[in-house]
Amino acid sequence: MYFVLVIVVVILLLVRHWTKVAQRALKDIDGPKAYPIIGSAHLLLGSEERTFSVICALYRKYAKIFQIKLGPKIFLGLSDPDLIQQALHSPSCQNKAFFYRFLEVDYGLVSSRYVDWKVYRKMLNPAFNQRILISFISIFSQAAERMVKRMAEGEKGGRVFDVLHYTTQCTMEMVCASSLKSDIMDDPKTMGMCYDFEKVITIMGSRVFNVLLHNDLLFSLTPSYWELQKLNQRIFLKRRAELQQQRAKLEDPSDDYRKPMVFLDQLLNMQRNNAELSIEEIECHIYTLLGAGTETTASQVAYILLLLAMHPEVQERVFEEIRVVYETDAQEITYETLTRQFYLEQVIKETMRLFPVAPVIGRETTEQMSLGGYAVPAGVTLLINIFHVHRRKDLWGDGADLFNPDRFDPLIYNAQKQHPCSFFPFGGGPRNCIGYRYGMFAMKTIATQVLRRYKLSTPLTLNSELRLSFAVTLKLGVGHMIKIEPRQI
Ligand code: HEM
Repeated sequence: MYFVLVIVVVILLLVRHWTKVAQRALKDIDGPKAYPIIGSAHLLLGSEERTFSVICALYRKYAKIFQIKLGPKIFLGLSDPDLIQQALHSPSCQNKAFFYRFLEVDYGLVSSRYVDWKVYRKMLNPAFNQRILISFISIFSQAAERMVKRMAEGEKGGRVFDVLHYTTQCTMEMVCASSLKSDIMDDPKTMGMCYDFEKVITIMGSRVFNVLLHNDLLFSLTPSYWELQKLNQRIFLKRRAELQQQRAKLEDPSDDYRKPMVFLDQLLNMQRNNAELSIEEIECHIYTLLGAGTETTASQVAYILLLLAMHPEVQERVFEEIRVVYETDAQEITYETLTRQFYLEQVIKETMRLFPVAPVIGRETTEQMSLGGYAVPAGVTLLINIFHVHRRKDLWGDGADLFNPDRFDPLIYNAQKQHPCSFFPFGGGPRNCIGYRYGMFAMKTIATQVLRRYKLSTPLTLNSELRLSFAVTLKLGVGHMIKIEPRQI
């Protein structure tokens, strides 16, 4: 007991010493007043919506960089594109911020340490090559078609409903089908799993800005911890059994070489130092893809549909483009048709500018680095607010808060001339989103299938109190409420 106490005291003294050293190094960086022990944690108390608006207000107040102390942790908020670019590319801060650890998949690309990540990313990059992605488009199209049918059955009364409910199941099917090739079509249990994933992500998100919950011991005393354990058991153990079955099937000598190269098959074929990946590593990668690919794409496409419902004139232009590209109602969605939908792509980009579903990303310095003239010590968490940068008036003009897809008209917008960190919904630097092209194809396919069948409307406007908040992804308190009315090409 005495020994444990000594260790705890030593750790506390070391943390205190490090905090003092870091504070001295960062003393010239402005930020809100910090009190002993809690720092500025009191500012972030309250609802998730309040926390999100306080954080955004801090980014607005301090133009380039600010520091905020939450308990013993020091965060640097970056809102200047030059500083962000430097941070995203510097080898001194390629480790993810400590809160990614709450995602609890150590080997997965999203949260793994830089040294491990380099090996995995090199191995996984080919899994997202153009040829493989093109082969997934029929999976996307079928899942979107099923979603549209479910909407027809579920929304007969012409009521206003949250479209995220439908897009979540749809993207879960897409990512499951392209990751595992398991037969999940119209399986009611899939929906249960979607909700489980959503809950896991919400619990993880609630830890990020709650200083008390950063400590694993304190977190393990909360009901959320026990709920997380139960959910993990439900999702992970069940999936492990399925993966093992899948693996057994793949070892069948009668295996068909024409099977599409879903992620699981590819992982099973990968070698590192002439050895296969362990089943735990494979699980982590698959869960990472499910976690990183479903919720992001589902909620991004829900924002796209909501914004189209809010802007009938934009919706008509997207529909007109669909009529030109697809001659009949039944014409298949293919890589060729999707790449001809230029205006839809502008709409998607503009939605991702206004409502980037990964609004804040984080890195941790692993050694001292120079950032904007400041010597930032190791162990500092850098918080990059994509949401804020995407709405900066100096970058996007006075109408930065307005929805204007023409902004991305290739005649006006030249990505080469823009600052690379003025628009970066898929992150930036080496640890950018590996699934960005997958996500773009999936979103285009879903939006096309929905608009081919329905006219969308909504009682919401961009001026409504949308109650935005941050729980890993960008949440909309009022829901993505739309109404559908059947139509034909
Ligand atoms: C609209 C859809 C999507 C958005 C907005 C999005 C956004 C992002 C962002 C911002 C990051 C960087 C995170 C960071 O810097 O910490 C990221 C990373 C990642 N995303 Fe996506 N993503 C989307 C879809 C997908 C899909 C469909 C997949 C997989 C099927 C995927 C897999 C990943 C993975 C594995 C990483 C970690 C990459 C690494 O560190 O090497 N994402 N995503």
